[in-house]
Amino acid sequence: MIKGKVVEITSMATLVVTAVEAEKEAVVRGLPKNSAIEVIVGGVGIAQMAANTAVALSQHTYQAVVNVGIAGGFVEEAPVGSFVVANEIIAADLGAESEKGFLSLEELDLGVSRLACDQTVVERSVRSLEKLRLDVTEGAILTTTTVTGTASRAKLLKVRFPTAKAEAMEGYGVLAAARLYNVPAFEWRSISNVVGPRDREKWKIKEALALLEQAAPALVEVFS
Ligand SMILES: O=C(O)c1cccc(C(=O)CC[C@H]2O[C@@H](n3cnc4c(=O)[nH]cnc43)[C@H](O)[C@@H]2O)c1
Repeated sequence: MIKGKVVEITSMATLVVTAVEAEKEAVVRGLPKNSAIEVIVGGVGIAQMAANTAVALSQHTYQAVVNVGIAGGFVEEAPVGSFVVANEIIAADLGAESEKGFLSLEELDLGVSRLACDQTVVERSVRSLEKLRLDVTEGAILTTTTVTGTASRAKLLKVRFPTAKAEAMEGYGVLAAARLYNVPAFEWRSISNVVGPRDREKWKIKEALALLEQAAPALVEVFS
Protein backbone atom coordinates (compact mmCIF):
# COMPACT_ATOMS: atom_id res chain seq x y z
CA MET A 1 0.00 0.00 0.00
CA ILE A 2 1.19 3.55 -0.69
CA LYS A 3 1.09 5.85 2.35
CA GLY A 4 2.07 9.23 1.04
CA LYS A 5 5.33 8.52 -0.72
CA VAL A 6 6.22 5.45 1.34
CA VAL A 7 5.34 1.95 0.16
CA GLU A 8 4.31 -0.19 3.13
CA ILE A 9 4.41 -3.95 2.53
CA THR A 10 1.52 -5.58 4.39
CA SER A 11 0.07 -9.09 4.55
CA MET A 12 -2.33 -8.27 1.70
CA ALA A 13 -1.94 -10.29 -1.49
CA THR A 14 0.55 -9.31 -4.20
CA LEU A 15 -0.30 -9.65 -7.88
CA VAL A 16 2.32 -11.01 -10.28
CA VAL A 17 1.58 -10.60 -13.99
CA THR A 18 3.47 -12.36 -16.75
CA ALA A 19 3.15 -11.95 -20.50
CA VAL A 20 2.79 -15.64 -21.37
CA GLU A 21 1.73 -18.92 -19.76
CA ALA A 22 5.27 -20.35 -19.76
CA GLU A 23 6.48 -17.46 -17.57
CA LYS A 24 3.52 -17.90 -15.20
CA GLU A 25 4.19 -21.64 -14.92
CA ALA A 26 7.86 -20.99 -14.11
CA VAL A 27 6.97 -18.54 -11.33
CA VAL A 28 4.29 -20.85 -9.89
CA ARG A 29 6.75 -23.78 -9.87
CA GLY A 30 9.12 -21.71 -7.77
CA LEU A 31 6.55 -20.41 -5.28
CA PRO A 32 5.86 -22.20 -1.98
CA LYS A 33 2.30 -23.46 -1.58
CA ASN A 34 -0.23 -21.06 0.01
CA SER A 35 1.86 -17.94 -0.58
CA ALA A 36 0.07 -14.56 -0.73
CA ILE A 37 1.32 -14.23 -4.30
CA GLU A 38 -1.28 -14.47 -7.08
CA VAL A 39 0.08 -15.08 -10.60
CA ILE A 40 -1.87 -14.29 -13.77
CA VAL A 41 -1.09 -14.01 -17.49
CA GLY A 42 -1.55 -10.49 -18.85
CA GLY A 43 -0.60 -10.93 -22.51
CA VAL A 44 2.26 -9.73 -24.71
CA GLY A 45 2.66 -5.97 -25.16
CA ILE A 46 1.55 -2.83 -23.33
CA ALA A 47 -2.13 -2.81 -24.36
CA GLN A 48 -3.06 -6.37 -23.39
CA MET A 49 -0.95 -6.17 -20.23
CA ALA A 50 -2.53 -2.89 -19.12
CA ALA A 51 -6.07 -4.07 -19.83
CA ASN A 52 -5.73 -7.42 -18.07
CA THR A 53 -3.83 -5.97 -15.10
CA ALA A 54 -6.52 -3.30 -14.67
CA VAL A 55 -9.25 -5.96 -14.70
CA ALA A 56 -7.41 -7.93 -12.00
CA LEU A 57 -6.82 -4.82 -9.87
CA SER A 58 -10.52 -3.90 -10.16
CA GLN A 59 -11.58 -7.27 -8.74
CA HIS A 60 -9.34 -7.52 -5.66
CA THR A 61 -7.24 -5.27 -3.42
CA TYR A 62 -3.51 -5.90 -3.86
CA GLN A 63 -0.65 -4.29 -1.97
CA ALA A 64 1.62 -4.36 -5.04
CA VAL A 65 1.80 -5.58 -8.62
CA VAL A 66 4.95 -7.07 -10.13
CA ASN A 67 5.53 -7.63 -13.85
CA VAL A 68 7.75 -10.73 -14.08
CA GLY A 69 9.15 -12.23 -17.24
CA ILE A 70 12.04 -12.63 -19.63
CA ALA A 71 13.78 -9.68 -21.27
CA GLY A 72 16.64 -8.58 -23.46
CA GLY A 73 19.73 -7.22 -21.74
CA PHE A 74 21.78 -4.30 -23.01
CA VAL A 75 25.41 -5.11 -23.78
CA GLU A 76 27.71 -4.47 -20.78
CA GLU A 77 24.62 -3.88 -18.60
CA ALA A 78 22.80 -7.19 -18.12
CA PRO A 79 24.28 -10.35 -19.66
CA VAL A 80 22.17 -13.32 -20.78
CA GLY A 81 21.53 -15.43 -17.66
CA SER A 82 21.45 -12.46 -15.28
CA PHE A 83 18.47 -10.84 -13.56
CA VAL A 84 17.27 -7.22 -13.51
CA VAL A 85 15.09 -5.40 -10.99
CA ALA A 86 13.62 -2.18 -12.36
CA ASN A 87 14.28 0.97 -10.36
CA GLU A 88 12.51 2.82 -13.17
CA ILE A 89 10.00 1.67 -15.79
CA ILE A 90 10.18 3.62 -19.07
CA ALA A 91 7.91 3.56 -22.13
CA ALA A 92 10.83 4.00 -24.51
CA ASP A 93 8.99 4.56 -27.80
CA LEU A 94 5.80 6.25 -26.60
CA GLY A 95 6.03 9.78 -27.97
CA ALA A 96 6.88 11.53 -31.25
CA GLU A 97 9.72 11.47 -33.74
CA SER A 98 11.04 14.88 -34.84
CA GLU A 99 13.97 16.33 -36.75
CA LYS A 100 15.53 16.89 -33.33
CA GLY A 101 14.98 13.24 -32.39
CA PHE A 102 12.49 11.48 -30.11
CA LEU A 103 10.11 13.55 -27.97
CA SER A 104 8.72 11.79 -24.88
CA LEU A 105 5.19 12.25 -23.49
CA GLU A 106 6.68 14.61 -20.90
CA GLU A 107 8.33 16.72 -23.60
CA LEU A 108 5.02 16.76 -25.51
CA ASP A 109 3.17 17.67 -22.30
CA LEU A 110 0.94 14.65 -22.92
CA GLY A 111 1.53 12.62 -19.79
CA VAL A 112 3.90 10.31 -17.95
CA SER A 113 6.13 7.85 -19.82
CA ARG A 114 8.46 6.85 -16.98
CA LEU A 115 8.25 6.37 -13.24
CA ALA A 116 10.69 5.34 -10.55
CA CYS A 117 9.90 2.25 -8.48
CA ASP A 118 9.98 2.46 -4.68
CA GLN A 119 13.70 2.29 -3.93
CA THR A 120 13.32 0.58 -0.53
CA VAL A 121 11.45 -2.30 -2.15
CA VAL A 122 13.89 -2.36 -5.08
CA GLU A 123 16.86 -2.72 -2.73
CA ARG A 124 15.10 -5.42 -0.69
CA SER A 125 14.36 -7.22 -3.95
CA VAL A 126 17.99 -7.13 -5.06
CA ARG A 127 19.22 -8.41 -1.67
CA SER A 128 16.63 -11.20 -1.61
CA LEU A 129 17.45 -12.31 -5.16
CA GLU A 130 21.18 -12.25 -4.42
CA LYS A 131 20.57 -14.63 -1.51
CA LEU A 132 19.08 -17.00 -4.10
CA ARG A 133 22.44 -16.83 -5.95
CA LEU A 134 21.11 -14.81 -8.85
CA ASP A 135 23.38 -12.38 -10.72
CA VAL A 136 21.18 -9.33 -10.05
CA THR A 137 21.42 -5.70 -11.05
CA GLU A 138 19.03 -2.81 -10.73
CA GLY A 139 18.34 -0.18 -13.34
CA ALA A 140 15.80 1.13 -15.79
CA ILE A 141 13.81 -1.43 -17.77
CA LEU A 142 12.55 -0.11 -21.11
CA THR A 143 9.12 -1.03 -22.42
CA THR A 144 9.09 -1.11 -26.24
CA THR A 145 6.33 -1.94 -28.70
CA THR A 146 8.80 -3.81 -30.90
CA VAL A 147 11.67 -6.11 -29.97
CA THR A 148 14.88 -4.37 -30.98
CA GLY A 149 16.49 -6.23 -33.89
CA THR A 150 19.49 -4.12 -35.00
CA ALA A 151 22.68 -2.77 -33.46
CA SER A 152 21.76 0.77 -34.50
CA ARG A 153 18.42 0.63 -32.67
CA ALA A 154 20.07 -0.81 -29.56
CA LYS A 155 22.67 1.98 -29.60
CA LEU A 156 20.00 4.65 -30.11
CA LEU A 157 18.01 3.36 -27.11
CA LYS A 158 21.10 3.17 -24.92
CA VAL A 159 22.10 6.74 -25.81
CA ARG A 160 18.53 7.96 -25.23
CA PHE A 161 18.20 6.04 -21.92
CA PRO A 162 21.71 5.62 -20.43
CA THR A 163 20.41 3.97 -17.22
CA ALA A 164 18.66 1.20 -19.18
CA LYS A 165 19.67 -2.34 -18.25
CA ALA A 166 17.00 -4.31 -20.14
CA GLU A 167 14.20 -4.16 -22.69
CA ALA A 168 10.83 -5.86 -22.58
CA MET A 169 7.31 -5.17 -23.82
CA GLU A 170 4.91 -4.97 -20.85
CA GLY A 171 6.26 -3.07 -17.85
CA TYR A 172 4.67 0.25 -18.74
CA GLY A 173 1.32 -1.47 -19.23
CA VAL A 174 1.46 -2.79 -15.65
CA LEU A 175 2.51 0.65 -14.44
CA ALA A 176 -0.39 2.36 -16.25
CA ALA A 177 -2.93 -0.02 -14.70
CA ALA A 178 -1.34 0.19 -11.23
CA ARG A 179 -1.50 3.98 -11.26
CA LEU A 180 -5.27 3.79 -11.81
CA TYR A 181 -5.60 1.86 -8.52
CA ASN A 182 -2.85 3.60 -6.55
CA VAL A 183 -0.94 0.31 -6.27
CA PRO A 184 2.89 0.31 -6.37
CA ALA A 185 4.28 -1.36 -9.49
CA PHE A 186 7.52 -3.26 -9.94
CA GLU A 187 9.25 -5.19 -12.74
CA TRP A 188 11.56 -8.20 -12.37
CA ARG A 189 13.17 -9.73 -15.47
CA SER A 190 15.48 -12.63 -16.28
CA ILE A 191 17.68 -12.01 -19.30
CA SER A 192 17.08 -14.36 -22.25
CA ASN A 193 18.88 -12.50 -25.03
CA VAL A 194 21.04 -9.54 -26.00
CA VAL A 195 19.30 -6.33 -27.14
CA GLY A 196 20.66 -5.95 -30.67
CA PRO A 197 20.79 -7.75 -34.01
CA ARG A 198 17.99 -10.33 -34.15
CA ASP A 199 19.47 -13.80 -33.73
CA ARG A 200 16.70 -16.14 -32.57
CA GLU A 201 19.14 -19.03 -32.25
CA LYS A 202 20.94 -17.23 -29.45
CA TRP A 203 17.85 -16.68 -27.30
CA LYS A 204 18.11 -18.69 -24.04
CA ILE A 205 14.40 -18.75 -23.23
CA LYS A 206 14.37 -22.09 -21.37
CA GLU A 207 17.27 -20.96 -19.19
CA ALA A 208 15.60 -17.60 -18.53
CA LEU A 209 12.38 -19.36 -17.51
CA ALA A 210 14.41 -21.47 -15.07
CA LEU A 211 15.74 -18.23 -13.54
CA LEU A 212 12.17 -17.04 -12.99
CA GLU A 213 11.51 -20.26 -11.06
CA GLN A 214 14.73 -19.75 -9.05
CA ALA A 215 13.73 -16.15 -8.28
CA ALA A 216 10.14 -16.86 -7.22
CA PRO A 217 10.81 -17.39 -3.47
CA ALA A 218 12.12 -13.81 -3.32
CA LEU A 219 8.62 -12.60 -4.21
CA VAL A 220 7.39 -14.12 -0.94
CA GLU A 221 10.27 -12.66 1.08
CA VAL A 222 9.92 -9.15 -0.37
CA PHE A 223 6.14 -8.86 -0.67
CA SER A 224 4.81 -10.81 2.29
O1 LIG B 1 11.88 -12.84 -32.95
C1 LIG B 1 11.62 -14.02 -32.64
O2 LIG B 1 11.76 -15.02 -33.37
C2 LIG B 1 11.11 -14.25 -31.26
C3 LIG B 1 11.17 -15.52 -30.70
C4 LIG B 1 10.71 -15.69 -29.38
C5 LIG B 1 10.18 -14.62 -28.67
C6 LIG B 1 10.12 -13.40 -29.32
C7 LIG B 1 9.56 -12.27 -28.66
O3 LIG B 1 9.24 -11.28 -29.29
C8 LIG B 1 9.39 -12.37 -27.19
C9 LIG B 1 8.69 -11.14 -26.68
C10 LIG B 1 8.29 -11.40 -25.26
O4 LIG B 1 9.47 -11.65 -24.47
C11 LIG B 1 9.88 -10.43 -23.82
N1 LIG B 1 11.19 -10.12 -24.37
C12 LIG B 1 12.24 -10.96 -24.29
N2 LIG B 1 13.35 -10.43 -24.86
C13 LIG B 1 12.97 -9.20 -25.31
C14 LIG B 1 13.69 -8.15 -25.99
O5 LIG B 1 14.89 -8.23 -26.31
N3 LIG B 1 12.96 -7.03 -26.28
C15 LIG B 1 11.65 -6.92 -25.95
N4 LIG B 1 10.94 -7.87 -25.31
C16 LIG B 1 11.62 -9.00 -24.99
C17 LIG B 1 8.78 -9.42 -24.03
O6 LIG B 1 8.45 -8.79 -22.82
C18 LIG B 1 7.62 -10.22 -24.60
O7 LIG B 1 6.75 -10.68 -23.60
C19 LIG B 1 10.59 -13.18 -30.59
